[in-house]
Amino acid sequence: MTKPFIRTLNLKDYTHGDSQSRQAFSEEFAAGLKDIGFIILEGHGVDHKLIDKNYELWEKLFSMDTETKQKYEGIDGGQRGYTGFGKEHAKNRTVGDLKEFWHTGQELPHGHPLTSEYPSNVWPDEIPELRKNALNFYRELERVSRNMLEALAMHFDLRKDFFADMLKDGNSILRSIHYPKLDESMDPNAIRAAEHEDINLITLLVESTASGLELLTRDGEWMEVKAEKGQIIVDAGDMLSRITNEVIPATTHRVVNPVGENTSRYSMPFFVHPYSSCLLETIPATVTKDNPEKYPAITAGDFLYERLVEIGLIKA
Ligand SMILES: O=C(O)CCC(=O)C(=O)O
Ligand SMILES: [Fe+2]
Repeated sequence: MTKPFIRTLNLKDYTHGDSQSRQAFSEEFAAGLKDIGFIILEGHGVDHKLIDKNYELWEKLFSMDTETKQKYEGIDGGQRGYTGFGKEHAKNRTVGDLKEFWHTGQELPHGHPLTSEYPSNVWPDEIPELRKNALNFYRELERVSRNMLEALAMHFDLRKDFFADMLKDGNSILRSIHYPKLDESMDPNAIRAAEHEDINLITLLVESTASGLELLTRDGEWMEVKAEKGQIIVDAGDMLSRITNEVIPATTHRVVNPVGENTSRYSMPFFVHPYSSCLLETIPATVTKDNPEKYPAITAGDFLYERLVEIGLIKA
């Protein structure tokens, strides 16, 4: 058997290519998600200055003292604003991850009919520049996600906007994470991010500031996922797995503690979620005699709620 590998794809092949190169991009993307669960994306057009600026500002935020950060904690079960160190744990684990993070969600224009559906974003008074930069980054990642999901629709012979329509005014989340340096006060059984699958459709991860991300291959082996500057890592979550009847499985991954130099780590996963009332229904073409329908339909909002309880962010 050939050793599994992580494909590197160029989004321009889809956005600027002829129909042959668009089809090839779509097939390679789907094959990457099926074979190993992750692909690396180049040519996405997200300005590196915007990524650097976001890292600079989020680092500044996490360097504020705990008391200041706690002013922004506990908002809608951690769906917005700050979540303190050790609060989130992977499904089926009790020990918390060695991380603190901040959630930025969808920001709809004033008076939009869905404004009451989503909790409002929380912005720190101490860093006024953050709002504009985080929201610009969020919009750019939404744009890239839409392109990726269009390409995936092509693979399943669905209309172009089948998945992309789910993102319109969707509930995507930008999670800015700080994994502090390890120290003696930390639980020796805890790791930066214990093994888990993402809840959402797909996740986009611009390159982090240090290594540590690993995926679990279909053969049950841990494999490092490395991205160079300017690359975006893309993986599939449980919602995509559910509507594709597990033809595209959600891939287990984790972030391990540093072994060499004890450095802190920052990362910014963008979790692509549909709007809350969107019905997650199995795509008929993914149901076959050998792969009978596995899940009943559920709304994205109900599914998310179940999973937030499981990972400790919402108390049922
Ligand atoms: O920090 C990372 O590189 C990945 C984090 C992650 O997998 C998550 O927050 O779901
Ligand atoms: Fe994850």
